[in-house]
Amino acid sequence: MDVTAQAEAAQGGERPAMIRLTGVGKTYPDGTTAVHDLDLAVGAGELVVLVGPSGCGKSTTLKMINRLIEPTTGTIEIDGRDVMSQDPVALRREIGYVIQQVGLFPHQRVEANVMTVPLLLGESRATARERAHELMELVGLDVETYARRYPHQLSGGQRQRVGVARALAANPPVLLMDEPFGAVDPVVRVRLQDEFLRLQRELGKTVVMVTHDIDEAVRMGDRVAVFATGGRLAQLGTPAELLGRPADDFVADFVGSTRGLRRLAVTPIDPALLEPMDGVAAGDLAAAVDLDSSLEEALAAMLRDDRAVVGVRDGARFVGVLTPNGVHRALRASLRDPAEEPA
Ligand SMILES: Nc1ncnc2c1ncn2[C@@H]1O[C@H](COP(=O)(O)OP(=O)(O)OP(=O)(O)O)[C@@H](O)[C@H]1O
Repeated sequence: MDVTAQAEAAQGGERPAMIRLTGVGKTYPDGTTAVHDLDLAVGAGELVVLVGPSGCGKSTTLKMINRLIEPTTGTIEIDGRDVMSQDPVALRREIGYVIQQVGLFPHQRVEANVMTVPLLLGESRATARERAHELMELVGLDVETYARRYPHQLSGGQRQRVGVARALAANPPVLLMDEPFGAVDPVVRVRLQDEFLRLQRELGKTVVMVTHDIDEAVRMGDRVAVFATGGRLAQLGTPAELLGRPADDFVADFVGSTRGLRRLAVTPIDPALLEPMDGVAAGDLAAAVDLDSSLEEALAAMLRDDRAVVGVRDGARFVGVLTPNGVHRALRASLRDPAEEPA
């Protein structure tokens, strides 16, 4: 499979590439090839998730972007500039970095932890403090309650939030996140994922995130890169493409046998495929869902109300109905190549 062509096609020229890896490889001195001939372009404002089994080169890839690790082959550009030609310290100020163990300074209060980077950048203490408080609120940490606490006085989820706040403190255009939600229980994890997505809609950072959890990958990613052992990119695509059209047996196996179900969650309702309201009595409708809901939410509403039809609303107005058959058609249509559409 020609991954480069796939990457460029998926890029679609919609957004200029903010991060571009070309032919990037990393072989460690002991001969281990962690990453092999990787081409990957991440658009400005895009969130790309790197996912794959343990040891497939995800973290190595991330660390090559901010030069914590130097590639053995290929080039990495950020905003058109080769990272190898930049001062690593200056480069890392442009790139927020969030890691699983958070890496907070244990003897500094939350506020001081978040203020570190603005102070390094030469802000006054007052401005840095103000910025730290803004960021704490942004990630959902009450300043009154938490600013004066030390990291050990926080829950795992709260520590992760401080880590995200600190990474955002220099307002970097690029954010690298290595298993950012890995250290918390599944319920907190989903909440942090949702909150990060909300934040991302507001901030529009260019994000590369590493996880080994395919559910997290398809939930979070605009596109997902599946790595196979040996640092080989097995597939790069939208969550819907990955689940609906895995490139090979490895990817099919990795995304799991329930991928058919999971596609429902990543496929939006297609307004073009709704059926008209005519002839459907309001009493036959399951509770309506909004037009921007996923197929999963629509199907869940049908099953919950034990009806084979759900109303779809755009604001206060009903725009049509969806049936199980319509859900199936929408799933199929979501994978159709636009070039194959009848004129
Ligand atoms: N300093 C090193 N020297 C030799 N081999 C290394 C070194 N660092 C990592 N590796 C190897 O490179 C490969 C890729 O490691 P990497 O940490 O990038 O994987 P990963 O996909 O992030 O794994 P995980 O999900 O387990 O964190 C692994 O086989 C690992 O053992």
